[in-house]
Amino acid sequence: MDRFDLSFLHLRFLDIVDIILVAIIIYYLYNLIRGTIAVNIVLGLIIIYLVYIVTEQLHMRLLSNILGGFVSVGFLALIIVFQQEIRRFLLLIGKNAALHRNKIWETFIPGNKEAENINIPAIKHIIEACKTMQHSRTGALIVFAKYFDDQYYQNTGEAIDGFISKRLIESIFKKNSPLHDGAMVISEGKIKCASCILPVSDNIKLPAQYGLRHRAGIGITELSDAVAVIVSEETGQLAYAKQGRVRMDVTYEDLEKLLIRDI
Ligand SMILES: Nc1ncnc2c1ncn2[C@@H]1O[C@H](COP(=O)(O)OP(=O)(O)OP(=O)(O)O)[C@@H](O)[C@H]1O
Repeated sequence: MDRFDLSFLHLRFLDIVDIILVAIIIYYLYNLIRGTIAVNIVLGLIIIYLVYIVTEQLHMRLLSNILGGFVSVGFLALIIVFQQEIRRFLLLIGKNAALHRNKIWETFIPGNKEAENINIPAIKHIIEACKTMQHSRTGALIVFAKYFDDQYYQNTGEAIDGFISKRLIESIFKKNSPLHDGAMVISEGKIKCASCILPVSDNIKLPAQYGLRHRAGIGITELSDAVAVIVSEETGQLAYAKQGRVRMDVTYEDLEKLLIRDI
């Protein structure tokens, strides 16, 4: 039984909490980088670190000094290399901590139901516009952002700040409209801007047939808590992207439910 004596570990209750918290953080970080090129970077860093430890133990001074140089700036290098992932991680924490995301609290906030209802006529306009664009095979990329972030949107597009209407959406994406290229961003109940260039997803697991429109729609949902609706010019299919994942062939009924839930 001596073999199972773990008393030398001196584990306190707080140590167990500590380990669980670190495991949760690692799990969330892994979920954020899963399927992206960042996984290869992490593997590269782990390999460098392991080789460094081995060369240290074997007193291979030249190699261990070179690798030691990398390891000593490791933390700073990690922040620079993973700035997008760190940003996503912080957004995830902030998003989950935000009071308005907590469904239990929402039921106690007066006026919250009315806020939901304000969105419904806008959602109807969006769905009607998607129907027309789907039938006419007009490509479209509509992003719904909870927090309007200039860094991603306004800097690259045209500010509009207009009320959501079926005809406005259709005319923006009409093939010969000057604003049809790029994404339209809806936030705070308004069409904030159009023709925005979004960050394109570098997820290596995405099917090869996904072109730039789909990759841009997925990309913005990887980096922020926005959701995106994509109308394919090629197939007329509707797609819905959220948190870096995409759902293809979405029906109008599903789209309505998803938008009511997410925006
Ligand atoms: N970074 C970007 N941000 C926003 N929109 C983009 C971006 N890159 C490309 N687009 C839009 O995607 C269009 C090109 O779509 P592409 O054919 O490559 O995509 P797709 O995913 O195959 O979609 P489709 O099924 O509509 O062809 C461009 O005309 C432009 O409007």
